[in-house]
Amino acid sequence: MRNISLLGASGSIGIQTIDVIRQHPEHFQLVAFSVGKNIEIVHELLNEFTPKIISVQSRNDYETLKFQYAAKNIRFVYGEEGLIEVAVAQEADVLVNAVMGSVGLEPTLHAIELGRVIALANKETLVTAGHIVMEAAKKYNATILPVDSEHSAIFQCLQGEKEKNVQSIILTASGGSFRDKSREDLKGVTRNEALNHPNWSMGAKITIDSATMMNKGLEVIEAHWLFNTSYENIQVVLHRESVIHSMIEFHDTSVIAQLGTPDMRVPIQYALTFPDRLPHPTGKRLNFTEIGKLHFEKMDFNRFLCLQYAFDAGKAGGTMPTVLNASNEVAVEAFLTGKIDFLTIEQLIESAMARHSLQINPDLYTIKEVDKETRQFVRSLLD
Ligand SMILES: NC(=O)C1=CN([C@@H]2O[C@H](COP(=O)(O)OP(=O)(O)OC[C@H]3O[C@@H](n4cnc5c(N)ncnc54)[C@H](OP(=O)(O)O)[C@@H]3O)[C@@H](O)[C@H]2O)C=CC1
Ligand SMILES: CC(=O)[C@@H](O)[C@H](O)COP(=O)(O)O
Ligand SMILES: [Mn+2]
Repeated sequence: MRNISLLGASGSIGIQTIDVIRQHPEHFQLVAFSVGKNIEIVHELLNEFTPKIISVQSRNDYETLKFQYAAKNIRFVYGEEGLIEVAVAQEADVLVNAVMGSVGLEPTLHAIELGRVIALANKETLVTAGHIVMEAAKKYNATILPVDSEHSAIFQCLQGEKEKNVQSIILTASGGSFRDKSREDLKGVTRNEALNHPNWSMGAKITIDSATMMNKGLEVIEAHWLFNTSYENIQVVLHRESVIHSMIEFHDTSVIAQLGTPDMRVPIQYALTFPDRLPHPTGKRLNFTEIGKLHFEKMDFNRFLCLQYAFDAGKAGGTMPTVLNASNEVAVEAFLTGKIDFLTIEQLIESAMARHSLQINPDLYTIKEVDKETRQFVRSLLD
């Protein structure tokens, strides 16, 4: 039995994690979870599970829940401290971090300090402070298992292989909602069009990231840290079917790929069962004769500027990925709330990166300051 604490239980990955737990009650137990503002899901989960700790975003919701469930043996907590409490829940063997954004960084670091196993979906954690996270994981002997589909694919391809034999990582990109539109076409696109991903059903922020190609950019930086690979050895190829989730090329020219239908419950479950596997009773099997053909296209960095910005930020290192991530989080939020149009997302990120004075090897305090200051700068451009 693996006891699971889950950050972001009300989100797309969170709900699918609950599905995995539900499919294997003899293997997994939910012992702690967090939501943000979606309190309805707390009531639903309490009809089914018996967690010891629950975190919500606001103090108001915390007070209400504490009163409503006074008869139950549950500790309610709230805010960023609450996320940390869930992350370090004493009863948990594994933390699934499926919160959205760099708010996931400190809970991850606290779980790392306890030498925990962390199934990491929250890619912003590695983008904003990859060097701190990976160093801490080594120091405290914590295990970080990828949940992001591409990184899970790479991780699966690497099983039984030696790092020294890897030539390059090949990340596949679906191209997102606007893959067939020119930059000219992008001028008039709407929020709803952007949220219509061709292959995956995901949370709003990552779906917009996918449409700008920033998602792949964040994944390049995520891969750099998880697999200790230089940016020169990370390639991105446009693969519209999302059947190959990513590949590894070895020095001997051999390529190993991981394939499957687009279903995040597969990488989530793999992170929870690793090094073992369990069946996925409701999963759809790949039917190669139905698929017929798979397509691959060269990535156009002039069309997808955010991918170029992410490579630039990753190669610059230091505080630049923090600026990339923070400016992107604010810009995407502004697009989702109708304050800016789609192409302004890129412009805001470019402006934030252009004005930033790079600091090398930043500590956590510096990362937090740069994150805050970048958000303030981008918000000032929105006024
Ligand atoms: N969805 C997917 O298929 C994939 C997602 N990922 C990554 O996983 C992470 C989660 O993505 P996804 O599930 O799509 O996102 P969602 O937007 O669907 O869910 C985000 C979760 O985080 C919570 N949350 C957001 N902000 C805060 C906050 N300030 N404090 C506390 N809780 C907060 C939300 O709470 P609430 O809604 O209650 O307010 C929700 O539970 C992201 O980093 C994403 O890039 C990676 C690969 C695939
Ligand atoms: C499911 C998953 O891991 C997402 O990150 C997905 O990869 C998005 O697809 P694209 O960014 O390739 O459009
Ligand atoms: Mn992904």
